[in-house]
Amino acid sequence: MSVIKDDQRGPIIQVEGLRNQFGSQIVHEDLDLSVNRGEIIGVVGGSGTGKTVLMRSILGLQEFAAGKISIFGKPITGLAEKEELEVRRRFGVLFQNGALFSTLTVAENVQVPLREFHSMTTELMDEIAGYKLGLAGLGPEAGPKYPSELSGGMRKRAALARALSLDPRLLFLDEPTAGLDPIGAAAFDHLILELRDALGLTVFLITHDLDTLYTICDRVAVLADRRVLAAAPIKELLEIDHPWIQDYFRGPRGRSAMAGDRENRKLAGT
Ligand SMILES: Nc1ncnc2c1ncn2[C@@H]1O[C@H](COP(=O)(O)OP(=O)(O)OP(=O)(O)O)[C@@H](O)[C@H]1O
Repeated sequence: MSVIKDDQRGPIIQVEGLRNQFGSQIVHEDLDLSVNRGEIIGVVGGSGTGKTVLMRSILGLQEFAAGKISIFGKPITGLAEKEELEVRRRFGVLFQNGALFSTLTVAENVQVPLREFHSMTTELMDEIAGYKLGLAGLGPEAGPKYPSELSGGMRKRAALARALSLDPRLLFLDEPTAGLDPIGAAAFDHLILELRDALGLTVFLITHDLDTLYTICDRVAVLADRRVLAAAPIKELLEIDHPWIQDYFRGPRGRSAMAGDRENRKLAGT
């Protein structure tokens, strides 16, 4: 029987009083964040504000100096091994550079988490890999290819297929549209939205892409001054009188994204 109950109410991720420090550099101080079940939450902030460190802390990859992080209502520190494995297999993670294994085919990459957590026949694994690649918008011809044989956009999709391999409830995406052209980025955004709706995912999404924030995020968490300054729909963030928020969302790129101009940039090919 599962030790993690997924039908409970309340936030799916709860971060309270988080402190992260490297030597004398304090990255997070008293940082709080709640992520609600089924939402797509965007995480933004200037370079070096600790977006990736926050994600790594939630994933249990980064030991933190103080605070408490709970996922599915369970604190992530001090879990018994069985519980920790069960929490981990409910995450799907797409790291910033995709992080596919270059010596494995795309299908084998998708099968890596399956091999880690399950024992199943090769036929079944091939079937699952094909299905997950399909979910990520790749055809069966992608399976036998090596990552180096794919375009940047296809590599992102392959990495997404791998992140989906264990049927996660919670998907973490670090800069998923970085390096994609505007058409590829818009298509990827659309895919995330579709998958959230079809699979009932909760999505934690680090991005600098204002179009993504406007198009698919239910709320946006702003990291500044070592904490989450606010986590709210963009319309509410626009009311906050903080220089970074005002510059970011009301600057030229913010205004363009607000007007839905990605379509125009797509047409112009920029
Ligand atoms: N393992 C580490 N050792 C020392 N310092 C680190 C380590 N990991 C992160 N940092 C520092 O913590 C700060 C936050 O890093 P992080 O990668 O989370 O920033 P970010 O907000 O994701 O930035 P970007 O938008 O540029 O990707 C940076 O100053 C970084 O140098």
